[in-house]
Amino acid sequence: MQTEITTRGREELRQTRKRSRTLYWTVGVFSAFANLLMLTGPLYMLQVYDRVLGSGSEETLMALSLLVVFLYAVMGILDYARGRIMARVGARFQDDLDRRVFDAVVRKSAIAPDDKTNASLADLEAVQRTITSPVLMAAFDLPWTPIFFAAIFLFHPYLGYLALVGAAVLVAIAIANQFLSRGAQARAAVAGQQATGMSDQIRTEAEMVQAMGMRDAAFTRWQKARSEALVSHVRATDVGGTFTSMTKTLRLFLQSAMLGLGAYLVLQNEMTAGAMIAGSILLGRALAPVELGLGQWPVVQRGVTGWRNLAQLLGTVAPEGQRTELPKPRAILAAKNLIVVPPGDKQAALKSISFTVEPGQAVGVIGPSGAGKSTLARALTGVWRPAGGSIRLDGAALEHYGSETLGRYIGYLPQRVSLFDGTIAQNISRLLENPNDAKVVAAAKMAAAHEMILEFPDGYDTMIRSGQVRLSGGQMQRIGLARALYDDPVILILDEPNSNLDNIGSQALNQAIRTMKAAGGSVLIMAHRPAAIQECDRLLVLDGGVRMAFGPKDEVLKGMVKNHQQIQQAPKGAGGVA
Ligand SMILES: Nc1ncnc2c1ncn2[C@@H]1O[C@H](COP(=O)(O)OP(=O)(O)OP(=O)(O)O)[C@@H](O)[C@H]1O
Repeated sequence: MQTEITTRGREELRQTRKRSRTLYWTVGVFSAFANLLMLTGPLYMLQVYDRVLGSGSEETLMALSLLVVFLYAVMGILDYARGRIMARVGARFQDDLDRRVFDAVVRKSAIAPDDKTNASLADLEAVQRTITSPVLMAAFDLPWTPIFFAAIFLFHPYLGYLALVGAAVLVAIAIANQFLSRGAQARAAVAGQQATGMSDQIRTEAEMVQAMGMRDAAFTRWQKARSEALVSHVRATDVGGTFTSMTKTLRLFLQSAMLGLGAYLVLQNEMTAGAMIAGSILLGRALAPVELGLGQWPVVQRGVTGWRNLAQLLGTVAPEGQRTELPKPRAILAAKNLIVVPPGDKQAALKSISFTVEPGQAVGVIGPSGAGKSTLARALTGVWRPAGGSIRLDGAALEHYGSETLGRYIGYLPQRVSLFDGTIAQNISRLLENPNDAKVVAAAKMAAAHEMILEFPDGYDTMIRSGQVRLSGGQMQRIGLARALYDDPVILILDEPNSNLDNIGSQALNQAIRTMKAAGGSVLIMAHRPAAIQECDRLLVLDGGVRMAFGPKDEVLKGMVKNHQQIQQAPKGAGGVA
């Protein structure tokens, strides 16, 4: 199952990569010519030593030098061009996937947030950086290495053997590096992520940390994570550094060894001095991609991990297909035998719940803590998929609307309201860059937040979070309600809407519910407090994820009171339900 998911994700990444196929081919062709031109240096050496120095002809030296200047210029241009192309290939890869990965991150985090998903956008950047790094260019150069070796063999077989053995040792070092540093790199990355995650959490909860004297304890925990990250990082750098130094030393030694062996062969009259120098240069060229790969190994490893994580994310969160747009629904919401299992849980938090909400109705969902009220809100907004049963909005399953469209029809006020960086108007308009002013004001008025907003320094244009204003819990809740009411949703789902509201706020909320009902919409209110269900016509009582009652408010309340009285009056030891 897991491999199937990863294969699906890998395929999607490959398809995206394939969109730049022509550019990869272009880079391949440029690389071919650039590598051929790499022979310029050795050939020049060969000619200078064996022809110019032998004949003493200055004209030949001049002609050869001019030719070399031209060839190097062409090589430089080709190298520069392929670098530019690869930078664009990387940028295109990221650009093509930005939206898809962003959507997948949001959709997955809404269900079950985790560190790995959080890092997905960084993973995409890591892949992009690998594509644009010199190491990928080295991969284009690698196929030319055998040709350079063949040229060395042409100079003298002994030189060829020495070069081959040297290269084999270098490759063995590269492979050992791959195996030994992989674990250390991965541990360093995970530890680093954990330390950052912890510091983010401490920063977000700074008020509590400060108020409750938790700073020392928080520092101790954070420092533990941070030093773990530091130790892993140092270990990873040590391993990588050891291999890089070994490679560098070996390469330098090889070049001298080539010269030494070449000189010996010259002394034996088996080779010319030019071939000796040219052989040494050629070896350098042949081994350059290997050494570059080793030096850039952390970039490659991060890219490979990023690719793997992205494949898993994209495989897990399938793209949302194009849906036939349905007309604006009527406010009829029906749940039938609804079963919801929270992500990561084994037990259902809602067990076979059925109810219907009609236009013009407000339904209160009540029950003790952990009864499943918020779970129901998440299921009705389409955030959590039902494990069984169905939820239909005006006859169509929720997923038939597509999440963006569904969000327009269902206004949602979560239990914990949080607002984004931006103006109040942008927040009410659900983050639109250029909000529709009339709709923003209408929503704010309906949430009775208009006067309150006008009192802020810049009214609707007051920036939230940038320090211009600090909003109270009640103010946040009212702006959250205005956001839920923006653009005339047909259904309003309010999770503990009055937990932070004062009397005026509660009255405003009740007014908003009345207006919504009068306009033919419907409202669901998850609540603990009686004030919140004042405007409700019907009640759904949940306990332990089970529907205990559903019907007209008065009847349900009467039933509950009767039940309560029976429990009170039951003889002691009769085993009544608490
Ligand atoms: N994000 C989550 N991941 C896993 N399990 C969850 C999650 N949220 C809720 N649950 C589980 O679902 C069950 C119902 O929780 P839910 O939050 O729906 O109750 P509630 O009635 O809204 O409670 P409260 O009135 O305290 O807000 C609980 O047993 C809880 O453990």
